[in-house]
Amino acid sequence: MKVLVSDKLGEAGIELFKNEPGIEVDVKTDLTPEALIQQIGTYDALIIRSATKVTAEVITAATNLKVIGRAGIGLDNVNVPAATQKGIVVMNTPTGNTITTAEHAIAMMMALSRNIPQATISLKAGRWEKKKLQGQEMMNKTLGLLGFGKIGSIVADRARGLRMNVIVFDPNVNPEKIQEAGYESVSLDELYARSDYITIHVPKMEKTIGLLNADAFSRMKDGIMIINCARGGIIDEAALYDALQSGKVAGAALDVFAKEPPGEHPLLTCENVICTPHLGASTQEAQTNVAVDVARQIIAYLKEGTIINAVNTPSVTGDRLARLKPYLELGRKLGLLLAQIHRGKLQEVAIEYSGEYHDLELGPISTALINGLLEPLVREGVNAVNAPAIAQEMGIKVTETLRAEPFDYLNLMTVRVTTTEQTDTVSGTLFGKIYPRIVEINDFRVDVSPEGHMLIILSENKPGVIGRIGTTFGEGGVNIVRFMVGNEAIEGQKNMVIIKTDEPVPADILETLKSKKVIFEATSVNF
Ligand SMILES: NC(=O)c1ccc[n+]([C@@H]2O[C@H](COP(=O)([O-])OP(=O)(O)OC[C@H]3O[C@@H](n4cnc5c(N)ncnc54)[C@H](O)[C@@H]3O)[C@@H](O)[C@H]2O)c1
Ligand SMILES: O=C(O)CC[C@@H](O)C(=O)O
Repeated sequence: MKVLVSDKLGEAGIELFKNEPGIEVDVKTDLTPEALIQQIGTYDALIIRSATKVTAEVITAATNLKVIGRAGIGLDNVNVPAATQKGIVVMNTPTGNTITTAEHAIAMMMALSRNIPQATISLKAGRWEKKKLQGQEMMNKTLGLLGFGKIGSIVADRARGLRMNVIVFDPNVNPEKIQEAGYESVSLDELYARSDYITIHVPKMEKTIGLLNADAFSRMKDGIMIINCARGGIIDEAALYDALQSGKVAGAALDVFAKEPPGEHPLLTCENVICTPHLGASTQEAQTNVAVDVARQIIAYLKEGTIINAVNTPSVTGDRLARLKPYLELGRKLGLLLAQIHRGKLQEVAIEYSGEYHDLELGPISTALINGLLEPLVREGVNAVNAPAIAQEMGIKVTETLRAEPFDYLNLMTVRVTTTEQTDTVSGTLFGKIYPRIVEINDFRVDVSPEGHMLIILSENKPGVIGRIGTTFGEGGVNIVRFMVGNEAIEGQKNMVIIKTDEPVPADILETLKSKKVIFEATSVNF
C-alpha cells in the first residue's frame, strides 16, 4: 500500500506510517497541481492539510486511491462529491486541533483589543505611541459567536473566563444546549445588533460563503471587531474593507483568506487589520495530534477496512464494527443474490428488518446491501462509499422499515426489489449471530449458505423432474455439492431447486436445463 503525504505533516504521523509493515510512505510537499495529477495514480492513500487542492481532476487521475485523510478539520480543499462518486473514503481528524484553534481566536481577539501587532511594529520602528495605540477592555463586552461546534464552544468557555458576555447563533444546535452551557442563544439579527466582537466558527459551505457581507455589517454596532479563524470566504472581503474604511468595523483579526496566500490584498493595507497566515491549528501539540490521528485512521482503513471520522460514509469502528460485520456481510450477500436474479430496470428496494435489528445501526447494513446489489450491475469501483449516491443517480428508491415483531427468526432481513418487469423478494438471517443464511426466495422457503456457486431452478412440481436435473449435471461432468428443494409457502405447481457446485455452472448445462419443458427458469448465481 502506498501513501502520499502532500502537505507538511507532524513527524509522529510519518513515523507511524514508516513503522507499519506493508505500507510505503512518500512525503512530497512541493508538488504542483500538475505533478500531483501525474503521480497520484500510484497511491492508495493521500494525506493532506489545507494546502493541497484535491480537485475533480486529481480524483479522476487517482485510479488506485482508496482514502483521503485530512490532518485537520476543514475539507473545503477537497472535492468530496467527486471522491464519493469514485468510492474514495474522505476522512478528517475533527478533534486534534480544536483547542489550539480556539486559543488562536482568543489570542487574536486580545491582540486586536490591545493593538499588540501594531504596537510591536511601531516600537521596533523606534516610536513610542502610547496614545495612538490605546486599546479596549474585554471584560463585560459582548462576544457574538457564530457557530457553537467544537471550536466555538471552547472559545465560549475561554471568553467566560475573561468575564465576557457570550451570545451564540447556531441554527443547528438546540438553544437549550447553549443555555445549559451557560450562554445566551440568540437570532442572527440579535447577534449582529448586540455584539461588540463577533468571532466566526462555522464551516465554509454554500450557506456560509459571504455570510458576513455589506448587509450584515450594516446591522452591526458601530465599532464592532471581527475575528475569523474559520475559513476565508465566509467574510465578503470587499465589504469588510469598506466597513473598515468607514469605521463601522473598528478592527478585524484574520487568520484565513478567500485566496491563500492572499498576495497583495487591500485588507493587508489596513492599519486596523491584524492577521496570521492560517496559523489557527499551528501548534506543535495540535500538529502532533492530527498527524497521529490521521495516520492511525488511514492505517486502520487500509489494513482492516475500519472507517473512522469519514465524512462521506458512515463511520463504524471497534466493537460496533465487530458486532455489525456479520449483518453487513448478510446484507451484501442478499444484494448480490438480487442483482443476479432480478430482470428489468431497478426501481425500488424495500428493506425490512425485524428482531435483533432493533439494537443495530441500520444505515451501514442497508448501504452494504445496496453495494452488493449494484456491484455486479453498474461498473467497477462500486463500494460502500458511493453505492447510495449511485442508487440515487439511477433513480432507485430505497426504503428501510423496522418491524416491531420478530417472526420465526431472531433476526430477519427481507428485501423486495421492484423493477420495470417484476418483483423479487429474498430474506436472510444470521444463525448463531454469525452465519448468513438465505431463508426465503420469492415465496419458497430455503436454507442456503450464500457462498460459492449455485444454480436456482424453477421447475414443475412433478415426479421425475429432480432426476432429470441431476442427470444433466452428471452428463456435463459437474459435481453437485448440495441439492435442495425449496418449499413453496403456498402449495403450488412449481418447485425451487437449488444446486450448489464446486465451480460456476457451465453455460451448456444451463442451456440444456433451460431447454427442458419442465424447467421454467434456471439462474446461475455466484457469491
Ligand atoms: N484556522 C484554522 O487553522 C482552523 C483550524 C480548525 C478548524 N478551522 C475551521 O473552523 C471550522 C469550525 O470547526 P469546528 O471543529 O468547530 O466545527 P464543528 O462542525 O464542530 O462546528 C461548526 C458549527 O457551525 C455551525 N453552523 C453551521 N452553519 C452555521 C451558520 N450559518 N450559522 C451559525 N452556525 C452555523 C454548525 O451547526 C456547527 O455547530 C471548521 O469548519 C474549519 O473550517 C480552522
Ligand atoms: O492544517 C492546517 O494548518 C490548518 C487546519 C485547519 O484549517 C483545519 O481545518 O483543521
